[in-house]
Amino acid sequence: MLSVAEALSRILTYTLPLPTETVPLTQAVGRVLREDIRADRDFPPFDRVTMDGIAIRYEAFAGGQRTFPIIGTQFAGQPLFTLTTPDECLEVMTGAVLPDGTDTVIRYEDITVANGVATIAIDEIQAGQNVHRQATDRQAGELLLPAGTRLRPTEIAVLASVGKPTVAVSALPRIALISTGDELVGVDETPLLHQIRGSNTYMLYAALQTLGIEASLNHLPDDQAKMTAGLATILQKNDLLILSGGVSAGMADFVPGVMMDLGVRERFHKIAQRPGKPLWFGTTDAGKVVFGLPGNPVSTTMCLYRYLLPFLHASMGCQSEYTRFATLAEPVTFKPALTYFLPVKLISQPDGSQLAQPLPGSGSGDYANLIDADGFLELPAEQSDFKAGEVFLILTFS
Ligand SMILES: Nc1nc2c(c(=O)[nH]1)N[C@H]1C(S)=C(S)[C@@H](COP(=O)(O)OP(=O)(O)OC[C@H]3O[C@@H](n4cnc5c(N)ncnc54)[C@H](O)[C@@H]3O)O[C@H]1N2
Ligand code: MOO
Ligand SMILES: [Mg+2]
Repeated sequence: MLSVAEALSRILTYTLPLPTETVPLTQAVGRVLREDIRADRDFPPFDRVTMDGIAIRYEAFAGGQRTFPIIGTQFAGQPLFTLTTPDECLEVMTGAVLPDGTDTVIRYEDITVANGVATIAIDEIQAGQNVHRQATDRQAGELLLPAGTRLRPTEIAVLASVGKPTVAVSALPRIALISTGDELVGVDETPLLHQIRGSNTYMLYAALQTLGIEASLNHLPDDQAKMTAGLATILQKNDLLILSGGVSAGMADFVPGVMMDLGVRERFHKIAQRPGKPLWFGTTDAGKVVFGLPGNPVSTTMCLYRYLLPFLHASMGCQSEYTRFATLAEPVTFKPALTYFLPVKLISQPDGSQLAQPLPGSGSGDYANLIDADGFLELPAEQSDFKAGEVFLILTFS
């Protein structure tokens, strides 16, 4: 059976070729940049005052002068003033340009002002203090955000400051989420004894929203003909289909067969992992992609974080962020030759490490267990006894 790494690398050979589109900055969070962003000016663009107080020439202070007549005020947003006589000073406000002829700012807390004269009340000041010098952070023309950057609120601030009311990002794939199963009823319905409310597609929908994607929500019954007809239409209108359920060994697990009938070629079925073993993956000759996620909710969640999100990140042109580690808090034994994705709670330690407290729960149907969990610890297939203190990759829920 395919290993986790082999399965992912096979999936990543079928990434969606997404075009570039331009979106308003206010809608760009979560999206992936498709242009390089350079500094249009120095950061900061001028010597910026960082404290409210007075600006002087340090030379005068070094020469023993302590009282300075105030000849004016440099507010933030005012054009540059010039101090022509070094034995005088200007009041300056945080965010203002440092007046020409001055080089050092002293806080109001460290001076007294009487009759238009400032007296320095402290003995020590540093030349250049309380000034954020032009170009100390970044220089004009410097690359700030390379194409491929996923935009977080912090990057949105940078884009605003360099004058990008719109920004080129990866277009989003058209995605259909499809639950399957006759036991499922809607969120707004009251289930009978033998029924449950479907939850997987809502979980997936929420995960896609964090990438800016609005997927469609669909449901198909456990009926081969109806499933074939329904999926044929959905396949026409979408780039990516994400199904939940119907991929295992049951008499109503029609997904692999229906996909074959619709011309979707199986690229693999089943991975040596728990949960999520029956994951089905296929593509069409036209480049459409289908994930048949196992229906058990913990399996669906695990496959989302380990395969689906990396696939979407790669399609949009950015790196996945799966490089975090955590330390197993207690010994765990898992004999099968499968990668075990163990639900864990993360506990931050005073030394900065993260302890992963196992929360095995009652199997892949126990989605309530994930309420207490922060992610899955990935325990390798070739090992059976995992000791407390060993470090493993962690897939965190976000
Ligand atoms: N004989 C075997 N039986 C099973 C095997 C196997 O290898 N041999 N694999 C087991 C594993 S592992 C898993 S995982 C499940 C996968 O099942 P399916 O993908 O076929 O999914 P279903 O049978 O449709 O449903 C399984 C389970 O999940 C619930 N479900 C389905 N969809 C949703 C949804 N949208 N929201 C919430 N819950 C959902 C469904 O009610 C079932 O309880 O198969 C094992 N069996
Ligand atoms: O391996 Mo299945 O995904 O546990 O229930
Ligand atoms: Mg089944």
